[in-house]
Order: sequence, then C-alpha cells, then structure tokens
Amino acid sequence: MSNLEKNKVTRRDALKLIGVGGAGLLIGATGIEAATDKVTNFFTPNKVDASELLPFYGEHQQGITTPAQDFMYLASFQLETTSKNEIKTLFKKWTEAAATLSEGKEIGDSDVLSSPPADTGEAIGLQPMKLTFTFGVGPSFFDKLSIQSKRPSQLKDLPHFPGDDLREEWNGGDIAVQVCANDQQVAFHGLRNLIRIGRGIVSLKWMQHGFQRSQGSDPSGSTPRNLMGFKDGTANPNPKDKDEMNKHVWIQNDNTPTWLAGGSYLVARRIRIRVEEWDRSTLNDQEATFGRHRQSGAPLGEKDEFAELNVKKKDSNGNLMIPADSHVALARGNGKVKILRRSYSYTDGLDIQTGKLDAGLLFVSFQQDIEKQFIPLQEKLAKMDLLNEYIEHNGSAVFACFGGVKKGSYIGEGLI
Ligand SMILES: C=CC1=C(C)c2cc3[nH]c(cc4nc(cc5[nH]c(cc1n2)c(C)c5CCC(=O)O)C(CCC(=O)O)=C4C)c(C)c3C=C
Ligand SMILES: [Fe+2]
Repeated sequence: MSNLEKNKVTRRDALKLIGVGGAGLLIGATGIEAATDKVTNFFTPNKVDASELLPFYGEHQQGITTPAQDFMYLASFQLETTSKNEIKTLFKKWTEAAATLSEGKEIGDSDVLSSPPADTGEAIGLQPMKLTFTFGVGPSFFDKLSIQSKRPSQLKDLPHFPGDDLREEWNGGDIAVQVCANDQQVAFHGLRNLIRIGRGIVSLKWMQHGFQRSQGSDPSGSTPRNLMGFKDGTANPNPKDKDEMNKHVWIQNDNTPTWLAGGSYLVARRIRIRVEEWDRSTLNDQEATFGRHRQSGAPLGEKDEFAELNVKKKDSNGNLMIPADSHVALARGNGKVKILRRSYSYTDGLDIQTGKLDAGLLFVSFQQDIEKQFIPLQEKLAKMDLLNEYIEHNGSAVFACFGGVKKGSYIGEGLI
C-alpha cells in the first residue's frame, strides 16, 4: 500500500472516529458523507493568520508584556567559554535565529544532502503560534567574562528566604532564554535550535517547561487557574497600560546602560506545590489561604473577580474578611509595590523518593527593581503566608533581560 493510500481516511475509519461501531445501525448515505467530510476536514489546511506572528524586533523584548501564550520553556545556560568574542558571535546568531523562527520560517540551509539540516525540522509547515524569545543574563555571566564593572549592582543572587529549599540543579545560570508559544512543539523547536546553535559555547544548566489552560479551551480568555484550582493573575498590573509598565516593569533610569534600557529584571522561582496535602484541605481553608473565592476569584466576601480588594474590611463581628496572613493580603500590602507575574504551571511526573507528584508553579515575574519590588514582597510571604504550608521553593534565578532589539542589531549589543 502506498503512503498516500495509508494516510487516506477511509469511510470505515471515519465511522470509527465518530464512534459508529455497532453492526446494523442505520445511517443514511448523506449522513455518512457529512460525517466523513467532517473527519477529512480535520486534515485540511488552516488559514494562515497574521496575528499568530509576533515580530522579534521592537522597542522591548517580546515575552514580557505579551499576553501569556499557552506554553513556555525557560532555559538557563552556563558559559563554556570565557571569550567575549565567542559570546558576541553566539548572540548575533541567536538574534538572527529568533527573528527568523518568530516569523514561522526555518533557519539556515536544510537542503544540502551531504550535511545535517540547519533546522531540526519539527516545525516545518507550522504557524509561528505567537512564538516569542526573551533573553537575559545572570550575575555569574559578568564574572565568567571578566566584565564585573558592567554588572548592574542589583543583579545578584537573591538572599535566602525562610523556608527556601533550593536545589543547585534548579538555581541560577549565566544566560536565560524564555521561549513561549501557543503550540508546545513550536516552542520546543525554538529552544532546541538555540541549544544546537550554542553547542560548544554554552550548555544547558536547567530547563523547565510550563503550561496553562490552552486558549482554545477557554476562548473567553478568562484568568487561568493554577494547579491549586484558583484564578492566578487577576491583580496583575495591566501590560497594555504604558504608564504602569514604565513605573513597575521597564528599567529606564538615567544611569541605565543602553543594553539594559527598556529591559526588565526576571525573577524565576520553581515552586513545588504539595498537591496531595492541598487536595485534602477544606474549601474554607483553601479560600482563607489565598483570601479569594475559588469559584469566582473574587476577594473573600465579594462576588466579582475584579471587585476592589480591601484588606481592612471587617465582617459584622469585627473580624477581617480577608485573613491578614492570607496570600493576597500579604502580597497586596499597601498596594504600592507591583510586579508583573507571568507564571506557568509545571508537572515533572512522579517524585520516586516520596511517591508524590512533582508539580507546581514556575513563578516568573518581571520588575524594574528587584530590591524594591520582589525581595520585600517575598520576605513578607516567606515569613507568614498561609500558603507556605503547601509549597516549597526549590529553584531560584535572576536575570537582567535586555531592552528591545532593533533590526541590524543583536541581543546584548553594548554589553559585549
Ligand atoms: C514574591 C512574589 C510572589 C510569589 C513567590 C507568589 C507565589 C504564588 N502565588 C500563587 C497564587 C496566587 N497569587 C495571587 C496573587 C499575588 N501573588 C503575588 C506575588 C507572589 N506570588 C502578588 C503580587 C499577587 C497580587 C496581590 C494583589 O495585589 O492582589 C493569587 C490571587 C489572584 C491574583 O491576583 O493573581 C493567587 C491565586 C501561588 C500558587 C504561588 C506559589 C506556588
Ligand atoms: Fe501569588
């Protein structure tokens, strides 16, 4: 049988696919044709939608204020060289590859029979699916290249927080690449090709995938839920509000070096959730832990997800509606410190030591100033957040993400 014939959807297959297996079931010919049509339509091309394409070049890097795509890979690389020139060449190659892949094109020359194809091929024919790349450098990057004088003073490893249970295999790194897309294969292909281009110059230190509910399963675009079942992202600052982004996210003061201007600091925390314990806690405890209702996402005592969150509001007995040690009460504080959260859920299968799931939140936040934003927030949470009973931080990293890249330029230009 030819491949073409093998791939054909037969009427019999179509019937199986639509669940019509019973002998003697009467179905009119037109019914069968219509059903078969539906199945064969499954293989017909989708229209190419230009909105699926997010250009790599621009004022800021993509993947920061970009509405979170369905999938992400966060990869942390370590340098295998101390040569600035080799890193500069790599950054130029990565820039070109990221720009090409973001347009849904293949990289390099892949039709020379005597050489391995330049592109690994698994995204051939696929749309870009809002593929974005976000690049940054960690504190150790500056030491390894002996350019310590260029390291921004606040780009250093985070302090130890109470309860931290950090593992070296999930910590730090010299370079970060965040790859996001609405298709996991497209995202993986993007990262895999950067890994390949970097071989011999950089190697992976750690890599974490992330997911959220796909936009296809929630076309209304409501706030995604985390693995604890709660809407997560409700009180994020609005990425479309330029003033808010300038105030809380983009680095842009007078002393900012050009390579960092319009960039942002990325904090990543791999936070394991003890889902088994959480699943045994009562709904009442769960809601008190977050300070919001599970179903609606509304602050406790309110009906609407976006109702004002008043941490001082009391019930008729004089008790706080939202417990003072709940996650949102502590994270909101006086409401002045804001970070842009862009976290994803992760699952890494079974922890064979404990027989429990290794699942949680790959917490990612972008901020203008780590010392004024993330650190004071996490200090408060680590001390007394009710959520601490159910989570453990086992990975931590900080990176300075470059400003946007202009066509003809490359990531990190001006730094190396
Ligand atoms: C240091 C910063 C934060 C860490 C670490 C963190 C971990 C974490 N959060 C959730 C789930 C939710 N967080 C929510 C709100 C919220 N969280 C932070 C900061 C950190 N969270 C902030 C700044 C806020 C907003 C507070 C506010 O101003 O109201 C919520 C409520 C819904 C929402 O607003 O997004 C949830 C749910 C988990 C599961 C987690 C670690 C595993
Ligand atoms: Fe949170």
